[in-house]
Amino acid sequence: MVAIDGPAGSGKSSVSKEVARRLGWGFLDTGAAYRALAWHAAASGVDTEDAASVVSCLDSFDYAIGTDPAGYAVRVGSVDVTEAIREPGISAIVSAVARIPEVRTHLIEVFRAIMAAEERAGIVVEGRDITTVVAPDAPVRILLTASEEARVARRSAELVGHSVSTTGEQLRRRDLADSKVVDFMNAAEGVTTVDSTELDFDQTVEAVIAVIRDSQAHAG
Ligand SMILES: Nc1ncnc2c1ncn2[C@@H]1O[C@H](COP(=O)(O)OP(=O)(O)O)[C@@H](O)[C@H]1O
Ligand SMILES: Nc1ccn([C@@H]2O[C@H](COP(=O)(O)OP(=O)(O)O)[C@@H](O)[C@H]2O)c(=O)n1
Repeated sequence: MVAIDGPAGSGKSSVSKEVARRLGWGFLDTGAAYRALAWHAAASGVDTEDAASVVSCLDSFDYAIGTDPAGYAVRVGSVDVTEAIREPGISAIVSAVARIPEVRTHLIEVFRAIMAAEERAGIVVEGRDITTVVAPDAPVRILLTASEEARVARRSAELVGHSVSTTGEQLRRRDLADSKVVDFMNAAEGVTTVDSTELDFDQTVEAVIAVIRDSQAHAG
């Protein structure tokens, strides 16, 4: 298993997906679950700033996500929310949902169950606390970083029709809120940092695969 953490727009999801595809492994985007819960709470009409109300939505949170790196759907009940959870409206409320301890405990169990059920030879799991909390014993742990400027430019390129300054402002605000809950800006002991600021997408994928190969070589 490979655990990858890092700030918004560092390339965690796209790079992890490609690494998994090349290795023939599964891929798990943990941020999708926090986004889907934020979507579910909003769709249920609850105030996402009120922790108790969000926690009360956990019982009815029927979440499913695939682990095929070639394409996976995110579902809440029978609704396909794959696209909806990427909307800036969800990005704006997800940190408030993710900071609730009961939410984290619940979703960490969901992630561990998905990891245990993976049938491919391995799984690449990415998020904020995978290297430190969800899978601190993973044989390969990576912190994927990039300068704030590079991350804002990448996210802006995806969000056509939204201004760079608004996207940048939202990304900074979300990183600040998220970093109060888990530290994903500094590599924990034993975690290898890959800085993608000066690398293109392919070079970043190669750099991550090199870390994996290196650790496999050292494991004998
Ligand atoms: N090294 C890179 N150079 C240029 N663009 C990249 C690089 N890594 C990722 N990207 C692009 O940046 C965007 C954000 O990446 P994403 O995987 O969504 O980041 P995260 O999951 O960390 O938020 C995507 O459009 C992705 O294709
Ligand atoms: N392991 C994780 C993954 C995501 N999250 C939360 O979920 C949100 C969305 O994560 P994401 O990975 O989709 O965000 P991006 O970096 O892809 O924009 C983050 O802003 C965090 O609030 C978390 O708390 N812990």
